[in-house]
Amino acid sequence: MSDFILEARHVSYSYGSGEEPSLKDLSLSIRRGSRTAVMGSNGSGKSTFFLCCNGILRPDEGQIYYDGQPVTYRKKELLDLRKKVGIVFQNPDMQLFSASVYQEISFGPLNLGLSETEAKREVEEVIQKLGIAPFRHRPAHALSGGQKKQVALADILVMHPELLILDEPFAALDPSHVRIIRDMIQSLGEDRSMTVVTATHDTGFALSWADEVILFREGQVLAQGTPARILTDRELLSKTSLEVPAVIQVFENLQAAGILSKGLPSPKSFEQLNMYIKRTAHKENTHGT
Ligand SMILES: Nc1ncnc2c1ncn2[C@@H]1O[C@H](COP(=O)(O)OP(=O)(O)OP(=O)(O)O)[C@@H](O)[C@H]1O
Repeated sequence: MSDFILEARHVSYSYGSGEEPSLKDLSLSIRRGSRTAVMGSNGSGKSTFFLCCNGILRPDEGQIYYDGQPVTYRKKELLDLRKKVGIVFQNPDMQLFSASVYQEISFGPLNLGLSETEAKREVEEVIQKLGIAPFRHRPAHALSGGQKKQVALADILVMHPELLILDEPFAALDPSHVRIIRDMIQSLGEDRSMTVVTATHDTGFALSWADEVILFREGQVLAQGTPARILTDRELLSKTSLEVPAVIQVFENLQAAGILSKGLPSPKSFEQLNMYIKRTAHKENTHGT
């Protein structure tokens, strides 16, 4: 088993002859069991890359490797690859077709040849896990955007993918649904049995969630590294549409004002920053008395 679940080497892809390539000599690797945030401006090639990951698109040049083996695009192997690589699309309407939420989620397991009883058990488990029981009998087209996202995620999770790709899961959601989907993603693959890749513009989320950040720009990888390195690099971020996470900005202001020590590592979240502030205040109170 390879350490890298997926690698792209020198991948280029154009949607049509004579069109500007959407991916240009793109190379990257995704470690098995990791959480990776793929970030970059609109149109930088994130979705195109994802479609290459499960063989929906075939690179014009270069090669995708899954578990160390080159993807061959033979029918049987492609079907196998699509069982292992699940993509939750940015627009859930691209994914949901069935008469009811329950039927929608059971379609995949039944199609794989599971019995009605086995499929029911799998579907019930995912329905409970994602808290979507209240709308299980409703038609997918009658759900809100946030509910559709939850069902689209259930649709893929029920297939137990090894590599789960979430394409902008927070797009067009209100804050309460952002929280629901965010909590779901936080809990996914906690035991690291599933590799999760998320395209997002939310640098605060990427900082707290990801092990690795990959920055895309104009169909290429601009940088790949830890969130603490990539998301604090203003010069790098200025080449994309991204901003330094709010928690880092507040942290740096507190350091500049002499309130927090310069030696502290960058916090991953506001909870961690609050802890720094409380500890510093406690030390000062102790020394002051
Ligand atoms: N079906 C398509 N036909 C033609 N061109 C396309 C198609 N899909 C995407 N493109 C083009 O490919 C380039 C990369 O688009 P892509 O959707 O991969 O970027 P993205 O980083 O996912 O963007 P976003 O953040 O807006 O989702 C863009 O120039 C886009 O216009």
